[in-house]
Amino acid sequence: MSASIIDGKAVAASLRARLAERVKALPYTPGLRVVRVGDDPASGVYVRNKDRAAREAGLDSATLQLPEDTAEAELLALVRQLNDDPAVDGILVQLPLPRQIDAAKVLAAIDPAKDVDGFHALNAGRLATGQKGLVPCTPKGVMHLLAAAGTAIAGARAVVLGRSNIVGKPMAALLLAADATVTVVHSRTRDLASECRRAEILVAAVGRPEMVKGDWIADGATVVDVGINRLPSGKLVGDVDFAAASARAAAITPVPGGVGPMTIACLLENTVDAAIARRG
Ligand SMILES: Nc1nc(=O)c2c([nH]1)NC[C@@H]1CN(c3ccc(C(=O)N[C@@H](CCC(=O)O)C(=O)O)cc3)C=[N+]21
Repeated sequence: MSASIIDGKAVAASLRARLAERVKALPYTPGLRVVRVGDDPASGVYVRNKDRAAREAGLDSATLQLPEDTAEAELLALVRQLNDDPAVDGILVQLPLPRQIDAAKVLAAIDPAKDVDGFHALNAGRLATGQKGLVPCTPKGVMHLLAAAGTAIAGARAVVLGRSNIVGKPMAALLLAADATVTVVHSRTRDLASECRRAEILVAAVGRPEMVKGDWIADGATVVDVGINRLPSGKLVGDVDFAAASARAAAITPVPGGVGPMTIACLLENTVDAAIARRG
């Protein structure tokens, strides 16, 4: 079998176009503020792509850049100021943060109604308990991609590789809410390969270049690769050996051009949803 490629760039573009229409119909302009402390390279491309996409969708978007040596108290004060600003609907603090700052404390300080990353414990708890709330952008984007690929989720065996708070855990919660049979596997799992081979839907989110080999993939599986890893050569690769996996999977996302663009489109979607929830 040769897999069909799930075009995240195209799915993201159509989601952004739908969002632009929703924004046009609003009597106000939803506001997004991204706070970046220092210049972690993982955040660079993301911040640039996101600002452009947000403006194209008609949002008022800006990145607030703080120096690497910013004190925790200063960042907390900025978050409170954004919480209190009625023109701001969405707040995103870029991770990772420098080590003098306790990220958990910063995430807890963000108004849950403006938490467009969905990382606040209140939104995580809502997702875990099936209540409405803001959902983390990357797993939300993966659900859009599965829908676009026509992958049946209810009753399917889904395996999530990775257990981070930002991807693995919310991914598992969303798949479970969509009635998949969900297994979460991780670095301490015995025989990762055979666990993955059971998956009809495999979501890889470990951040290790090409860790998932071709023979970890079941014939006919849908493979979603969340990893965005830059090799020393400068080449971007996912967590999955794409060429080998493509020979077995029915459908697979590429890197780049897969999940990454969806993360950005879902950030915009969360911002519009947050604005409408706050302002009507
Ligand atoms: N609070 C917070 N929320 C985040 O969502 C967050 C973060 N911090 N810190 C950094 C990571 C990284 N991230 C990316 C999102 C999209 C692409 C993306 O669009 N990638 C494109 C292009 C990549 C390229 O050309 O370099 C692609 O995969 O096709 C990349 C990286 C979000 N992050």
